[in-house]
Amino acid sequence: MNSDLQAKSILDQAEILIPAEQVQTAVANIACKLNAALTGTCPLVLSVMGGAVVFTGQLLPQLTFPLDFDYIHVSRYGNSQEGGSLNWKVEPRENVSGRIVLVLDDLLDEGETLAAIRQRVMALGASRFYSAVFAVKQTKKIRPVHADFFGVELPCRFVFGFGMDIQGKWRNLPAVYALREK
Ligand SMILES: O=P(O)(O)OC[C@H]1O[C@H](OP(=O)(O)OP(=O)(O)O)[C@H](O)[C@@H]1O
Ligand code: HPA
Repeated sequence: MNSDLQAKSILDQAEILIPAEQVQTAVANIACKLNAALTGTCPLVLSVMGGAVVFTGQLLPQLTFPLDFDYIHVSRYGNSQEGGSLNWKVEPRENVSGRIVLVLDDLLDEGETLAAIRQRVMALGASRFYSAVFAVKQTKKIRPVHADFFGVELPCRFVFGFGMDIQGKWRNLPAVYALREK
């Protein structure tokens, strides 16, 4: 099967978890909380490529305070459904030094990615670290880090859509899906 048909078949067999309207409400809620918490701080906003691209694009126009923007790029899942070691493609730079930093990501799963980002950003001299993630997966495990702001909670299943990929595909979906449980 070619990859286009394969991706369509994955979507056909998936279950919708968060419809698009609910996604929009969740993003608006995060924006509201960030506007209350960060107005007057002129933060440096770092978007974590590639998953945060959709969340970032929809959140930023709803923030009402001045900010600087940059991105970092790190991945530990690739096309797999299991996390591995972190692959840094674009690391945080010296421009974080002395800054209040707000990191945006699509998903907090096991928390390894956000914990590593936090460690690097603080090691480069950021004065304060905030994180906002679109979704947090429910887990009984203790994570190495928490999200200061989040939009929705998701079951502990492999999810995709709204920036999150399945085998590299479907980041472009406006809603969040999961594979059906057998
Ligand atoms: O909490 P964790 O278990 O560390 O997982 C969360 C990370 O996994 C995803 O990135 P991924 O590694 O899939 O790369 P991608 O953004 O390119 O999809 C997601 O965007 C988070 O950055
Ligand atoms: O459930 C997930 N879906 C997509 N990407 C991910 N990265 C960590 N967990 C996930």
